[in-house]
Amino acid sequence: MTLAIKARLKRSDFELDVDIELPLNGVTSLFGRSGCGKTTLLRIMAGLEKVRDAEVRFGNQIWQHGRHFVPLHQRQIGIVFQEHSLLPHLSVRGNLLYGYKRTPESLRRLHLGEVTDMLGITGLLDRPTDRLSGGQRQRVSVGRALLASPQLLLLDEPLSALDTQNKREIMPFLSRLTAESGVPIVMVTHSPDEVERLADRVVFMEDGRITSHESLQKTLTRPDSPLFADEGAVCVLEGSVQPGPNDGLTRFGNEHIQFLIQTGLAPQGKPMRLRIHSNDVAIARYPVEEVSVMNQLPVTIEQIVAFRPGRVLVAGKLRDGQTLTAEITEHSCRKLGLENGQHVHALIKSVALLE
Ligand SMILES: Nc1ncnc2c1ncn2[C@@H]1O[C@H](COP(=O)(O)OP(=O)(O)OP(=O)(O)O)[C@@H](O)[C@H]1O
Repeated sequence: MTLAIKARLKRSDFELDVDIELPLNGVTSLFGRSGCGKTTLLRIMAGLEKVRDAEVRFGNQIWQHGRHFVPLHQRQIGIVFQEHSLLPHLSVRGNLLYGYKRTPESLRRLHLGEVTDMLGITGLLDRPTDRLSGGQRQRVSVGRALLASPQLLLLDEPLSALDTQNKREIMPFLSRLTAESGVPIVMVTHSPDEVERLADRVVFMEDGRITSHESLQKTLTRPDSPLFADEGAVCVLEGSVQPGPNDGLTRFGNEHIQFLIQTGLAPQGKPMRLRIHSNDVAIARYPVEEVSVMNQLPVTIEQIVAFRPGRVLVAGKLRDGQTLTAEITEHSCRKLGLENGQHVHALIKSVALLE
């Protein structure tokens, strides 16, 4: 199933020209600088922006083609904007059920109990919406959109109005959303952190054009990834917290790879992501003994590419097929004689669990 969009739009100081077909599973991020056209593209998907001669198809449904135009309320789309748009005179329950009641019974796929559980808002049902934190309000907004049983959920910078604490609170719920609800998500963001936590694929935009669209894993292995512009190269590994040793540590990973991380960061068993800054990873030709670094994993070098002046990015395949990248100096790379296909050991100085 795909979402295909072909559209050209001219404003006084802005031109949009896109032609893209996106697979629709998991989370797709639209990423780019302010003003590059992310919201405009999202609005075209929703039917909020009616662009002449645009074409929009969702699976085998034609939403726009020639004179044929399906309005938003018939597209079965849920939308959550930057600022919550809850109805102030209704309680949380009233807001959640607003779209649900208006959805024909035959189309209802998600119900109140499962959505409130999924978003951790069951205890808030009788609260008025002006007595919620920013993060709670956004969770209710997502819940309200989901309860209309959308076939697609569009999120327009849903976290950007939240402070760090509220962001941290809502992230784990968002990251479980597609897996638990089964609804594909397209999310506008200009935060690399949100992409790394939530996205399965990324659409990069620049000046009204799509410069590339690729899986998150692919973009994390190319040195010119726009995600690296501010914070440097990172890699993201999938796994879950496993039962582990005591002494303040827990295991993260799967049956093939294991990291030691601090205990108490996350519940066991839930799929999670681990973010590792590539300059926190060193490479050794042989296993290193008597070293303070806790995590040392064998990798097979897949690619060595120039990164910043004097530095290279070494991408290595872990035993489970995921890719770990190390940013090292060209000098070390030469000295160690690193080359593709070589089996080496990655020493990881620090990791962050993305909740
Ligand atoms: N209703 C409008 N009328 C005229 N110009 C608009 C309108 N909405 C947006 N624009 C302009 O169109 C361009 C693209 O805007 P858009 O909101 O799609 O960008 P964006 O990438 O979502 O930005 P941001 O990250 O700041 O939300 C910008 O130059 C903006 O100023």
